[in-house]
Amino acid sequence: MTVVSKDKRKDANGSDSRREAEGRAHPLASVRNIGIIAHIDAGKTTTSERILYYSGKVHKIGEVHDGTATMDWMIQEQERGITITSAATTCFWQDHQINIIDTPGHVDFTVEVERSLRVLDGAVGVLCAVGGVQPQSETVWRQANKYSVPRLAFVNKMDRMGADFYNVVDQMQQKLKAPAVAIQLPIGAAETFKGLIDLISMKAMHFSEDDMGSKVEYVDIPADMAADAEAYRAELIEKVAEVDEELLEAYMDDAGVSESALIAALRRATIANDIVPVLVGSSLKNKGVQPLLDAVVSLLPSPLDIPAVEGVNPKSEKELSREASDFEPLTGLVFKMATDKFVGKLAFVRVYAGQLKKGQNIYNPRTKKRERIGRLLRLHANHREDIDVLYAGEIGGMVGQKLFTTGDTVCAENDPIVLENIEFPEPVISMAIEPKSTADKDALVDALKDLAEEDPTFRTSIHDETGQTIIEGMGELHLEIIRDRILREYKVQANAGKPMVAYRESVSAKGEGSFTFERTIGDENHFAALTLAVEPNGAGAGNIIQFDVSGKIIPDEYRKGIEEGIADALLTGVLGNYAIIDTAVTVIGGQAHDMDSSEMAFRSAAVMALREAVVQAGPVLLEPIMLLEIESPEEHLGDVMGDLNSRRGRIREIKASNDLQVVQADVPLAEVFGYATSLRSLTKGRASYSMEPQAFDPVPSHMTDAILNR
Ligand SMILES: Nc1nc2c(ncn2[C@@H]2O[C@H](COP(=O)(O)OP(=O)(O)OP(=O)(O)O)[C@@H](O)[C@H]2O)c(=O)[nH]1
Repeated sequence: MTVVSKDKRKDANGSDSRREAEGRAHPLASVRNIGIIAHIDAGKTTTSERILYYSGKVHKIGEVHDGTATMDWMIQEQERGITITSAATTCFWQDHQINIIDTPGHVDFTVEVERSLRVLDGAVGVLCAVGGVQPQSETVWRQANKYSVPRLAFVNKMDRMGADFYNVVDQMQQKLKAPAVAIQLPIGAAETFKGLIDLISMKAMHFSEDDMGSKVEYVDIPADMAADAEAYRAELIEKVAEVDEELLEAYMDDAGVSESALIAALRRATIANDIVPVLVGSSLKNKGVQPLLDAVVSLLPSPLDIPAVEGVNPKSEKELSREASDFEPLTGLVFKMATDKFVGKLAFVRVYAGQLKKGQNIYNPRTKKRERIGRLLRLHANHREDIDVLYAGEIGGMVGQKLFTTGDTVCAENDPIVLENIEFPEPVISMAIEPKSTADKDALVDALKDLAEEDPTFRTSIHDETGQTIIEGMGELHLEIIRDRILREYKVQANAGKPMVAYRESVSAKGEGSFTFERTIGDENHFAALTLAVEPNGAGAGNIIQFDVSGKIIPDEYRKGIEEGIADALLTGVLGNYAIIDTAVTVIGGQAHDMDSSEMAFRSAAVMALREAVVQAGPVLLEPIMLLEIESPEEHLGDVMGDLNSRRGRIREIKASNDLQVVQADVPLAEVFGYATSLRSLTKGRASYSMEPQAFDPVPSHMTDAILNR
């Protein structure tokens, strides 16, 4: 299906001379940047593998269960059969360029989902036809809602016993509150699952059994499903007509709704997030993947369909927003850093506007520095292709960029813009780690530094008092994978301690602190006086540093030093050396001398003044709170609730789902170590649970001393 444009400036391929450079292989309208998101084990990787196979990217299908999936290229992913990093890959379908990001389903790696969603234009949510909407599906769905990412849903695993397509569509409407509408129906289920009915063309599809389902055969709808197909098609048209006036008109018209009018309206409704079209199949049995690719092309947005990206704190008209066009000033966002075995440091970038060229000087508005691009790559899961240009709307990798990190905007120095940074959650779990021998010491420091650069939810620090190296992450699996990578990729032998809670500190009131730094080093005097105010910045809002003082009192040249000093001092709190979060710091006064002030002096004064201000502002210890969702048979509900109570849990809600009771509770992380074992014994193994970090809350005062004295 192609939508014919009335715009004279567009040629037959849909390219637009105002927006598109001659060198691009695919017009912007034919580019799709999509993510595959889902609950762990729903079949995202298996589906991506099929996509690569059918689109001719790989010649043999790799399977997750025998560790040969192309997208899961990290050794830890292949051994465990899970996705950890989000792999980026490009493939081609019906003359469209589809850039796909396969994201992990495990909550410990939620950061990967978050940053992918930020740079994607559309997503395919994969759901299991048996399990339906599971807790993690809700999490990723909410994340996609946050970025208003238009979605298709693919109900996978129709070949499994107990598969129920209609139940999953129902759950999507009930649990996810998604405007889910079936655009296909399955023919058969479990062992009788044969193919599907396309409710738009009103044709049935069968997939060949002998060549990995490569051949799709269009046949008439089976007679016993004809009435159902008519009824579901009518429902589809009605639901789209409710949100799309053009279709409503066609619907009221006697001539009826044509296939192309329905597709065009469905596309508009999907892009507006008014409808989530639901498709069906079994990736493992090679059924339904090609129609899914067709739907990606016909229903999900191209970069032209998404709003122009907006600049933060624009200083001029030009910094307000940038449209998807090769001729707008360069505008891109680094959304991921990785260390690649073959090419070294790799910065993944989404270009929103302009052209990113090899050899070009790019500008980082955060560091206010320029850097040349040595190499540009297009990424194909585990191999990389050198290219000269990344055009507007494309995703690729820059090699060896030292000055860029996750969340940084890429632009031209004479045309700056700052895009909104990506927010990442605070790590919740910590662990001490030490090299096995002194020979490994430096290598360990380097490895940790590299890994922290790649992953904004992994931190490393040296404990002020004990001198121990501490690593922090989002969960036990996260830190386990990090340790494994240190050993295998960096060949460093290290011992790790037990996982512990990563506490944080914050302030509970307003406070001020002043410090005067005066010292003679060599034959130079260094002078700086500074007064800072701190106050709570709201839970989850992070830290901010601001200046409420004139340039006469504190000249601009010292501000960078002050900011660095404050940021540094925020890393170690005043109670137990835990990082300070959710605090607003304002520079309210100070003094500089014409002759002997320096950036170094202001940096040091800032560190000391901040500590003083925090001490005055009622410092509090914070602990991570997890959202636990437990599915338990009714008869064990009492025991589960009693146990949650003894763990300082706060029940949010209890609801019935199928034959089970689903309990949602906020529980401090400190109380849920080893929860899997206790839940198993409480419920004879019949309950399951999932948890994810939720917030940081103050530790009850009677427990604070015990934690700090530990
Ligand atoms: N029966 C059946 N099994 C499937 C299907 N698709 C995937 N699987 C199996 O389900 C398991 C999980 O599949 P993956 O593709 O790894 O799922 P995922 O969603 O990528 O999982 P993570 O990467 O861990 O988040 C594997 O053992 C697959 O072989 C399907 O259509 N039918």
